[in-house]
Amino acid sequence: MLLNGCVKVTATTAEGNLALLAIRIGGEVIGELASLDQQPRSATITTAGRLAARVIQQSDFHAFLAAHPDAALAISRSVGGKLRWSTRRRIDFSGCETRVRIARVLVELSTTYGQQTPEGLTLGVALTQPELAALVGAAEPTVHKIFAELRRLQVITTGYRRTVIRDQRALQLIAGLGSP
Ligand SMILES: Nc1ncnc2c1ncn2[C@@H]1O[C@@H]2COP(=O)(O)O[C@H]2[C@H]1O
Repeated sequence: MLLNGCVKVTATTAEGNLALLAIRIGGEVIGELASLDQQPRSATITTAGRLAARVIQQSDFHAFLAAHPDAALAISRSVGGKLRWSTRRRIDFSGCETRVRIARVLVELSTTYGQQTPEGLTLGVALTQPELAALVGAAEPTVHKIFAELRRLQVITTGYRRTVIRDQRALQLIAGLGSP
């Protein structure tokens, strides 16, 4: 159970590239799949910065779900949401250029966690650029350069641990998620 912080969920593709499957934040459960189906881990979880989490032993997890059907339903919903998201985005993330990957991460985070403010849509997670670089799997200087370009194009504004999307449509186009 993630209490605070942010992790990336990755897996290695057949070509040996690292694919970013998802980003999870505080309040979400990770590592539940292997516990539920008794299979090997389906992905690798890597922290992006400091993290607080609670480890729940498999026996406790199962006992809790058996005693609390509402919790079992919530876990089912969460697993379903992950499957739905993966199905929707069947994109070879790792094959895209860094600019596209950054735009996709920004779209993904802001869609899932963002809040609308007078300045624009916030990212909803407090990430530094090095953390974002880790999430995207890109070198920090490259991420700095692309952020500078996105700022110049007035697509985003940034502050310390704060990114605001000023032009969602433009960001979606850069991410290759919308038609021109
Ligand atoms: N496509 C995905 N989207 C979100 N989370 C995932 C995805 N695939 C795997 N995970 C998480 O990553 C964890 C890796 O360990 P588990 O397989 O135990 O449980 C997995 C899920 O919690």
